[in-house]
Amino acid sequence: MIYTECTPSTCALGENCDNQKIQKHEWVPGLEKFLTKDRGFGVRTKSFVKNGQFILEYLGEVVSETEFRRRMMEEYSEECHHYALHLDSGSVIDGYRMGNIGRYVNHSCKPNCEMQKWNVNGLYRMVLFALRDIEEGEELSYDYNFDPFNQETQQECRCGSSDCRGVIGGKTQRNGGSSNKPEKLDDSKDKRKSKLMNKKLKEKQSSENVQVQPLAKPMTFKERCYARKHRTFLVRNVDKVRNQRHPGQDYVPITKEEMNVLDCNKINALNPDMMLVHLNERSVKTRLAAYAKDNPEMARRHQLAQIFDKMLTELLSLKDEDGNSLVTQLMSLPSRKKQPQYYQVVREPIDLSMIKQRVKTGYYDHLSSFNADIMLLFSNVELYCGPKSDMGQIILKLRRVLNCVKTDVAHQIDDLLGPKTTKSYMDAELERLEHVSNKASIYPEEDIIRCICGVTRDEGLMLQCEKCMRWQHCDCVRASGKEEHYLCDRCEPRYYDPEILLNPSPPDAMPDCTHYMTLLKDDVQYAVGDCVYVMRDCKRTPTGTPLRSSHRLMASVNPEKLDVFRLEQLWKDPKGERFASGTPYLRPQETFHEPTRKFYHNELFRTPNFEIIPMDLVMGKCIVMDPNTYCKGRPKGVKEQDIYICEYRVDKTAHLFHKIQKIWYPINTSRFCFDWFDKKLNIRRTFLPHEVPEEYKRRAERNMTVATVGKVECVKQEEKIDTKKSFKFKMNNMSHGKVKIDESIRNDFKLKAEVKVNVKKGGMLKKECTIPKDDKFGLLKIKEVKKKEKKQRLDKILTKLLNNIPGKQRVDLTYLLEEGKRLRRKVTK
Ligand SMILES: C[S@@+](CC[C@H](N)C(=O)[O-])C[C@H]1O[C@@H](n2cnc3c(N)ncnc32)[C@H](O)[C@@H]1O
Repeated sequence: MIYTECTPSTCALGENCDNQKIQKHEWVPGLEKFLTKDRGFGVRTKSFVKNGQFILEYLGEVVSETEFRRRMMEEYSEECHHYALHLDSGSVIDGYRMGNIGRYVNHSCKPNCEMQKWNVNGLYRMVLFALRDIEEGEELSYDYNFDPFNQETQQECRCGSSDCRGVIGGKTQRNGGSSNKPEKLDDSKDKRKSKLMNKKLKEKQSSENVQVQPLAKPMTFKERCYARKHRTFLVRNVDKVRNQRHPGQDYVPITKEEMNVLDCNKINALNPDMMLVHLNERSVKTRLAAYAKDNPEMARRHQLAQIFDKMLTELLSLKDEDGNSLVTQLMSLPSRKKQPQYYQVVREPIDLSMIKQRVKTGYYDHLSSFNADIMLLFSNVELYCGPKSDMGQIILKLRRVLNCVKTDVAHQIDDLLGPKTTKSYMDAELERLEHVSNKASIYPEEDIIRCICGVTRDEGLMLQCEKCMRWQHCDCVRASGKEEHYLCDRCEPRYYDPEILLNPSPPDAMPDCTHYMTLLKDDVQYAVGDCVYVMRDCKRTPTGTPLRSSHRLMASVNPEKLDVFRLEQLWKDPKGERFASGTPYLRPQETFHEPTRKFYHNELFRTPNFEIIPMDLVMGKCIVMDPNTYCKGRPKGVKEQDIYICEYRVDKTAHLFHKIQKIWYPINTSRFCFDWFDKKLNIRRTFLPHEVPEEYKRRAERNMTVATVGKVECVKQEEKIDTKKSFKFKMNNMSHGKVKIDESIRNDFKLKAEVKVNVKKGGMLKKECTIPKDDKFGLLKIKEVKKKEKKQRLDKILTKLLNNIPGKQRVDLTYLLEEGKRLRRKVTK
């Protein structure tokens, strides 16, 4: 049996109606918790309670039955006292963790109270009423007749009444109330009862059961709205909601006194949603309008409902070219049976009918809540069908129309909800629309590729995620490409092995080996097509196996000492060892070329060689680009030092250079993975690769310094030469062309000469010193002696070499040491 309380607003007696005690919180005063002899705590009354009087309400957490069963198994399994009441089909009031004095009322097989189920303004509540007059100080009790949620742990009853059934609540339990005291149920009277009587009794018991724990009755729409909005059935939590809405105010729970005087109108004033329970679609124009007369909040809601209704009507009236409604498919949700996948993808399903219904019942109290539902509907469709699908396009259109409609009604909404209310919602949506259309116009072709292989090249069959619109390689994600609805691994998280198998294996696959698209080394995923640094030589074990190198070495290894290699195949041999094959690149100094050939400072040359390397030699990733792409920008996240240019391939002897016609592994220059320069680079080749290495420069410098110091010492023997200063001086000269020597150096060397440094064509440096006439230190002499020595040495070497070639005429090449002379001279023997 479910009792119903009157609502003052609908009852003819209004607030004078007697049947409003629960909502008015007219509890019996002076209820007291006390310790019983053998049943733990109990509740007694300090005042006289009349037969039929409302005593208290049973409060606690309202949870689903499933959740409660879980709690029983996991959290409350050790508890000796049980605090729970069935509220509705599928929901339980759990008083274990929180509740009121009602949870201490004990069971009795001959009780003085009764727990009743009441519908109060559309919500079910469990309420204790007196079954008879109860004297002051008498313990309150009711017949639990409860579901023990665990048939094996039925509790022994200690109510002490003459009618005790032996177990708590066994009266109408599904197991027939199997009792610890079977003699009570096996009463001789019962034995004599005819089968018919027994049958009737059973029927009666089962009907009682239905009354106390009615079978599943789903919550109504209004109830769901209320419960969802407040996430509770408890009035106590309404307080919390109120406090959350007004965060500035300290949390002040409603006091008992307040509770007692809290009438229905007050609740309505605090929570206008409460009025929803009285409304249905038909009543919005009649009853809502009628309520609105007396209640300003109602009036505001009524007006809002009308505006939202107008906005919806605009959307509903949209038609395509054939005159069919654009929103037909949005009116209702797809069938759960026919399209279960919809409910896997869409977490919060909503359709236009639901929104329409909510508008009609005055559910939306602000533009935000209406807007949120509409946007939820739109994004659900975009999520499920994809923004580029036909439905996605319809949604885009609806978004635009809705924005126009919002503009039309903006002043009305702003009048009701405050200035600029609509503007903020429209700005956000306009920004979104602008973003969508900008994206379409600036990067119309841009498709984002984010595959599990880490490769951003558009190759092979690709599949697009419906949610994030990113593309993935079908081969990598093991998709056929025919999938109608596909979600990538991020939108629908799932595990993929980072070592992706190549299926099928290439025709030239190594026998007994498993080929891969990607392989791991030091937790870095390397894919076919990647360029990598490879150790030129590595330490090997006595058996010849290369010792494993680590990326940690990378920090200490100069990349110039590493080879660059393009991975073209990756595989594991039967022992599980990882290998790669591909083509190595050469650096300029590794090719044979005429001395006048110029290079980019980071130029590489592709070789026709095909080499196999163990993955252990791979030291890290780098990028090799064609000059055109190199000038456009850089792949995101790559260091400049790891970027190389390759325009030529060299033949097997590395003598001949051929321009590469086809780029086998083009770089994706889409903006999601490539940073474009504002202006295209203008790069030029130089002699830079042939520049004298710094260490040689320094050595030469040291030699020169020593020679100079030798002379300087004559004058200033104690002074030490600062080679760092000398080096700095050189660097300055290189960049400025013509500079004056640093003052300190001038002092050091006692040189007052101006030094001219010409940066010759091709970057080769040559110093021209204007030696002062008073060459105190004999610098000119030293130079000449040196030159003579060199000449003699070179002559000696060449003579020796030429002597080895019988019959060949010897040529004196020492003229090369003298500037301006180009004629060959015959050597006289
Ligand atoms: C809702 S609680 C009542 C308050 C409880 N006595 C306490 O101390 O917290 C229900 C539990 O009280 C005990 N109880 C209530 N009525 C009883 C009775 N008639 N006989 C034995 N135990 C009883 C049982 O342990 C039961 O699970």
